[in-house]
Amino acid sequence: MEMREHIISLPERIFIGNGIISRIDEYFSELGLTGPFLIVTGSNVRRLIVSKILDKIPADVIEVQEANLDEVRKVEEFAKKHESNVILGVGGGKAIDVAKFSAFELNKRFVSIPTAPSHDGITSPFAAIKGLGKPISMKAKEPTAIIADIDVLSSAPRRLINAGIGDTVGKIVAVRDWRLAAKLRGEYYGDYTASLALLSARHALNCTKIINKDLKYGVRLLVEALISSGVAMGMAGSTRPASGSEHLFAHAVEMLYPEGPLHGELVGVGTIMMAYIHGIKWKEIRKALIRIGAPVTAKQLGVPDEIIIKALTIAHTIRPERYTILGDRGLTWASAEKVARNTGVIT
Ligand SMILES: NC(=O)C1=CN([C@@H]2O[C@H](COP(=O)(O)OP(=O)(O)OC[C@H]3O[C@@H](n4cnc5c(N)ncnc54)[C@H](OP(=O)(O)O)[C@@H]3O)[C@@H](O)[C@H]2O)C=CC1
Ligand SMILES: O=C(CO)COP(=O)(O)O
Ligand SMILES: [Zn+2]
Repeated sequence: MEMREHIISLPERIFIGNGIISRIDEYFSELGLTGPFLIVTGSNVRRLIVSKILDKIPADVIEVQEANLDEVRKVEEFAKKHESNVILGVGGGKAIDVAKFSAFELNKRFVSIPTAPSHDGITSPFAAIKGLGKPISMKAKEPTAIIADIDVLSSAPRRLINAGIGDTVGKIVAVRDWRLAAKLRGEYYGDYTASLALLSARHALNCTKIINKDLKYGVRLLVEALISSGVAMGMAGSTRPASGSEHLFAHAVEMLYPEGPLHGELVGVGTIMMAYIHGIKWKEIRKALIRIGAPVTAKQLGVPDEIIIKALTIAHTIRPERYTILGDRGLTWASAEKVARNTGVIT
C-alpha cells in the first residue's frame, strides 16, 4: 500500500470548564503566548462577551460580519499594521473561521474561544470562507488553545445550541457516505477518524435526551462532541469524516438562499433526508431534533419548498470529487420532491 505524506493538525491545549474565560491570562502565560493580541469577533459577541477577555488581557478588537475573503483581508491588514502576534477567534463559526484563516495566511498562532456550541469548526484546522471559489472549507490554522467556557456556551441562544446538535448528528450520514466512496471509488477511508466522528454523533443524539432537563450538562456533552469531531477532521487531514451529502445539501441551500437558516439547522434537516436515502434511522434523527425544538421542516427553517427541492437536485455538483449517496448525477426534481415529502420536510 502506498503511504502518502499525511499531516495531522491538532490543538495544543484544550481548556474546558465553568467560568474559565476569566483565567485566560493564566492560560496564556502557561503556553508562553505573548501579545500583541488581536480579537476577531462579531458585533453581538463583542457587546456580550469580549469585555470579559479585555478585563484580563490587553488586546485589539476587530469586528467581522461575514466569513468572506474581504473580511479576511481586512483582518490581515489590521494584524500586519498592529503587529499582532496571536489571533483570537471569539464567537460563532464565522468569527472563528475568519480568525483561523487569517492566522494561517499570516503564520500566526490562533486561539479558539467559542461563544456558541453551534458548529464543529471550534477545533478543526479548516475554515469555510466565501469567495475562494466554493462554499466549502479550506485548510487553515489549528488552534494553539481552545478555551471552552461552559457558562458562556450555555448562555448562547438555544437556537445556536440546537444548531450544534444538527451539525453533529450529520456525521451519521457523512461517515456512511465516506464508506460508500471507499467501496465504490477506492477512496482512502480512515476507520479511526470515522469512529471518532460517529462517537460525536452518538453523543449529540444522547444530548437531545438530557439538554432539556440539564442545560449545562447537555452543553458540556455537546461541546465535547464538537471538539472530537474537529479532532477527527484534524486527524483525517480533511473534513471527510464530518461532511457528506447532508453538508452538500446545506451548502446548496446557503448558495441559493444566503440569508437563510444557521449552518447546523440546515445540516440537521439534510441529515434526515440523506439518512432516508441511505435507508438508515432517519425517523430517530428527526425525533431527536424535534425533541430539542430544532427545525425539521422547510417552514420551520423559513426556506421555500422550491429551494429545498432545487438544493437537493444541485447538491452533488458542489464537490464532485467527494463521492456520496447522491452519486454523479444527483436527484431528479421528481425524486428530490419525493424525498422531501416522504420525510415531512415539505408537505
Ligand atoms: N471550519 C469548520 O470546520 C466549520 C465551519 N463552519 C462554519 O461556521 C459557520 C456557522 O457558525 P454559526 O455559529 O452557526 O454562525 P455565526 O458565526 O454566524 O453565528 C450566528 C450568530 O450567533 C451570534 N452569537 C454567537 N455566540 C453568541 C452568544 N453567546 N450569545 C448571543 N449571540 C451569539 C453571532 O453573533 P455575532 O454577530 O457577534 O457574530 C451571530 O449573529 C458557517 O459559516 C459554517 O460554514 C461550520 C462547521 C465546521
Ligand atoms: O461544516 C463542516 C463540518 O461540520 C465542514 O465541512 P465542509 O468541508 O463541507 O465545509
Ligand atoms: Zn458543519
